[in-house]
Amino acid sequence: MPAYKRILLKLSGEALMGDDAFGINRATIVRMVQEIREVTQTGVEVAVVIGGGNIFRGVAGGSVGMDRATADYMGMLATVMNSLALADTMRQEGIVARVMSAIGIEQVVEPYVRPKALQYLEEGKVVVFAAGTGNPFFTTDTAAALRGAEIGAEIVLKATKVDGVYSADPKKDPSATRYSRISFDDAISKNLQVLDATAFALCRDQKLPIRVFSILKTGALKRVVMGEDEGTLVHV
Ligand SMILES: Nc1ncnc2c1ncn2[C@@H]1O[C@H](COP(=O)(O)OP(=O)(O)OP(=O)(O)O)[C@@H](O)[C@H]1O
Ligand SMILES: O=c1ccn([C@@H]2O[C@H](COP(=O)(O)O)[C@@H](O)[C@H]2O)c(=O)[nH]1
Repeated sequence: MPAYKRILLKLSGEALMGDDAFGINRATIVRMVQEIREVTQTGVEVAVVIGGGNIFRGVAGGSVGMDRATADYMGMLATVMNSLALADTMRQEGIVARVMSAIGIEQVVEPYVRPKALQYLEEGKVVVFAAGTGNPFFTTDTAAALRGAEIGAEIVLKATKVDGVYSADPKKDPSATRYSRISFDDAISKNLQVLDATAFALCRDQKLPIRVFSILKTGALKRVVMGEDEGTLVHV
């Protein structure tokens, strides 16, 4: 029996690159979608937010002199591209998906309308929320927290390149140790950068737990959905 009825899955944009230098690696996106399909087959309602780090990050644009808000809009458009690729791969793998954008771009995808998103979820469709929150100076982690709260998800699952929350960035500090559980207050006070502070604070205030786990580990998503102890649980 799955542990949840409805989940918000935050997929790493960067992980989509696979072993490539940027962009979308075909084998990687197919593997991710197949893992999502296994979860939908358990009857869990799945909404997805995907990042844009494989294509563009606003902070990177801002750091080379671009207007930060303009750079952030480019980042949000990058997430639209990833969302389209994800939904198309879902179609090929037999999943019915709908992309909803926080930025008006109606010739390409439909706009985000909360009741419509809820209807799709109830119908068993996977909903992919594109363009983050629609606002610059935010991230797709915050979009995941926001949409997760809006749709009444029971948990936000952050599928990323590391297998949990560590005492420091494990990519920079090999002596960092992994928590199996950590409270929001501790994660925020220790300034752990695995998610941005806005996302942590929003989930804490809405009492919406987050589980951080590795998208690179085969079967991890299904294990998390089945309530197994995978990665790190961030709790109130
Ligand atoms: N304390 C920490 N514990 C775990 N990971 C950390 C920590 N501090 C920093 N990180 C880094 O955070 C990264 C995950 O967050 P990040 O938002 O950069 O990526 P993502 O969400 O996977 O990608 P994208 O933004 O493209 O969706 C990890 O790859 C890890 O290197
Ligand atoms: O609500 C949002 C979400 C994202 N952005 C911009 O997009 C990029 C890519 O998102 P990641 O979460 O970093 O993968 C982000 O760096 C921002 O520039 C945004 O402005 N608002």
